Amino acid sequence: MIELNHVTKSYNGTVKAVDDLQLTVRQGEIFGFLGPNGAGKTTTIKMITGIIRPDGGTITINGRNISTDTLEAKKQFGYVPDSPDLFLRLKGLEYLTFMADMYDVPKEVRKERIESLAERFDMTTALGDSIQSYSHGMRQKIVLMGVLVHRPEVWILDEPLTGLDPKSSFTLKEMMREHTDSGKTVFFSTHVLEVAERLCDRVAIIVKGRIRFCGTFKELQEHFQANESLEKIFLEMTL
Ligand SMILES: Nc1ncnc2c1ncn2[C@@H]1O[C@H](COP(=O)(O)OP(=O)(O)OP(=O)(O)O)[C@@H](O)[C@H]1O
Repeated sequence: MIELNHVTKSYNGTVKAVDDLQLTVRQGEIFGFLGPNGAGKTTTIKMITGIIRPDGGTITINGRNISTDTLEAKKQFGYVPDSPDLFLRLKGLEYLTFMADMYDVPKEVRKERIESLAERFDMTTALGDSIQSYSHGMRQKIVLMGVLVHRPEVWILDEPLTGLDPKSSFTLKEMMREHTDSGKTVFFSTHVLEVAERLCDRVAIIVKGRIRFCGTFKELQEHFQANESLEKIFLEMTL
């Protein structure tokens, strides 16, 4: 569960990138975070994950405050950034072992976890190669696997499907559903409305730092004129 209470952030003390944000992402749901370019999605995600500090307000993950109980809060989630920095000289397997070490994944289970993730993401043979030689999509997959290897309760994913091939994208969506079916939480940002519509239990739409809508797609449709396409609703909302 992720809770944001009156969260505000401005850069250079001028324009508010995030303005008085109230948001609750519940256990057992896939929650989509939508909004046009520059709306404040990445800023919000960076505050949730403790990379930047809000100017005001509080953020908790499974009840742990990211500002005051940082280490415990960080143990609750796994985060995949939109453009991750990677240890390019490491081989895929070395990177996953490093991540497993960082998060105290017991030695008895990590081999099986790595093998199973590699199989699901078609990365088994690539694990022996250096990350430098990976394509963009493969780099995304290794970051994702590095996060999933420690089995975090809350997944926070910034544009996770961009760059993945159809099979990997399908696998990730399937894994998101399995994760929430077991009562855990998935929070992700996306520009792809169709994906959000098909995948998310609820969404929030952020525009110029403020939440314009939060709820199910059915509620979104009811909120606006019935039968309007999601794309049209989104464009009208974000103008
Ligand atoms: N480091 C920074 N310094 C100054 N302004 C910033 C910084 N990072 C973001 N901003 C500004 O804050 C606002 C929100 O940006 P943010 O990256 O959070 O949006 P976003 O919704 O993730 O956009 P996109 O969909 O394009 O990734 C924008 O006006 C952006 O220019």
